[in-house]
Amino acid sequence: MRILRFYQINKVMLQHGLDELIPGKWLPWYAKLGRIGFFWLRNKHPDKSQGTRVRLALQTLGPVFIKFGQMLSTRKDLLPPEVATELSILQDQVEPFDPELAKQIILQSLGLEKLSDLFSEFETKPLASASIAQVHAAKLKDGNQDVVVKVIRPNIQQTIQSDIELMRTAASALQKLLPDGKRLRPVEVVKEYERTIIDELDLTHEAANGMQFKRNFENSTALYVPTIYSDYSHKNVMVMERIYGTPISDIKQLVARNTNMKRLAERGVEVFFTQVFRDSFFHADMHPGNIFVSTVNPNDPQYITIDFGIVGTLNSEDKRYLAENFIAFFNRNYRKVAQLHVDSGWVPSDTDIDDFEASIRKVCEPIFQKPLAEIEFSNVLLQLFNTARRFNMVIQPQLVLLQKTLLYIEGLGRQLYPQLDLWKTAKPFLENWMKEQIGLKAMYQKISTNLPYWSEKLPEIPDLVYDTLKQVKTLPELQKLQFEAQQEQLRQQHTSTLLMIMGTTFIIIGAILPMYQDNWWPSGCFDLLGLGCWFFAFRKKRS
Ligand SMILES: Nc1ncnc2c1ncn2[C@@H]1O[C@H](COP(=O)(O)OP(=O)(O)OP(=O)(O)O)[C@@H](O)[C@H]1O
Repeated sequence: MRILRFYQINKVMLQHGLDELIPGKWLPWYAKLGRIGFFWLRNKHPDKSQGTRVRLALQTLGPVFIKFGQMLSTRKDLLPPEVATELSILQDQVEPFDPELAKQIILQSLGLEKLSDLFSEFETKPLASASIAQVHAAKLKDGNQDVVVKVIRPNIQQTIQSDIELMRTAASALQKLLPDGKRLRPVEVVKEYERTIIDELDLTHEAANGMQFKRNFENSTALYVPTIYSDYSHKNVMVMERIYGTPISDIKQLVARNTNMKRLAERGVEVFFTQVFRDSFFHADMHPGNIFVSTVNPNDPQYITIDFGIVGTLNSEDKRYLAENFIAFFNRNYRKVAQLHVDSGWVPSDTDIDDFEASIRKVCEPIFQKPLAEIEFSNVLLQLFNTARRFNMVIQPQLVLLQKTLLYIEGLGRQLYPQLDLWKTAKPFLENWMKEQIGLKAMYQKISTNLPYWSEKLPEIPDLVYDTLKQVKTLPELQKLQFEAQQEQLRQQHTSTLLMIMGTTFIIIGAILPMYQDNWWPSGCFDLLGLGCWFFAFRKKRS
């Protein structure tokens, strides 16, 4: 089976001329010979660009590869821009699977006898068919609420596992074959993909994330999160409120509805920074297929988001350093940026700060030659990460997720409102947040958060103080005892070494004596003495 799949993958890649992407001089003789061996598999799309051929090949190979392409499209640090842009076209136009199968999965997962036990209506024709799941519209019997039912593709787990296995083999071959293999880190990329996709296969994760977002944005005018019906959620099935918004990519429709595009673009940035800095919990799969705009109030537009399979979290130190980094960065204080990287432990503590600062300046100064409104925030972050990587920055998965999300948000914002000044929108937010983290207000907040903990520990303090004082009183005595024990140990070791030397000398004498005289007993005595010394030496050593 695996051989067959391997052949199929090879066939699709060769028929899309992907082998031509690797310069001939990099390929060893056996790879070239193998290519000639498959002479009947010719590039069928010689007229198409590299990027288009990669996209078409991934599309032909199915959901697992489509999702991989979507992920790769955000890795502009690894791919040529043309290929990355082409891959970002990969949306969720995937062949639907048999709706009867979907119904069976729903019945089985939710323990129903028939669909009408839960739904008053169920649309057999899928509403959408994505890489991992298929979505059916329905109406709940109880309350008549419009919902969608998301069903994981059957057998996708096995397909993913075996395809990833093949991807891993191909990645490690590429890493060895390509001269640039180390920098491209294909093995690491596949690993990252595996982690993300495996998480997405369990809809209970998504349901829990969705509910957390709903709580975080309860009553928000900026973002609406549909209700998840946790009672009807399972590993393979999830039921959620159906939303009716305008897809964010449908700019014509948004304009026709007189949507305030400037407000919409700025809101996107605000929502993102709120998720990152206020909640430490951000939606990390912000591709346009997952974002909609409510049709209710076009002048004060509200976002609607779905698909909570991938989320990112940041701890308070990461947030603090990130905010300080952004601020230092836009003040062009590269020294501070370098220092922050060291302080946060993102780069090793022995990093040459002068050298690091100079490298950051070299990549970032050209970016700042542009007017502030034209600077790509995500590009700034990307350049920073790439520079830091050369200084052995340990890859921080949460920061990579953040950078990718920012890339989406920024791209989207600029599409909606090309004059969007991301920094102007984000700066007050970051500065406010920083103010809240330091100063009197922050101190008061920290104290009030920790107060219950401290009050719980307070009664233990007198005992702790008493015990500590008691220990301090007996400390000199203890130290004296320790010192004496160490001295005794040293003495024992010296005696043991001396006895070993004496024992060895006696045995040598015992061995030499028979050469000069006929009596055996003097040499026997020396041997015995020697063995005795060794015996006592070992005993001393072990005591
Ligand atoms: N609550 C909803 N209301 C209306 N339509 C929805 C809803 N949830 C999902 N859809 C439709 O189904 C499509 C696929 O859903 P979703 O993005 O959750 O699936 P997925 O398999 O996780 O996709 P992806 O490949 O983006 O990870 C969406 O693009 C949207 O068109």
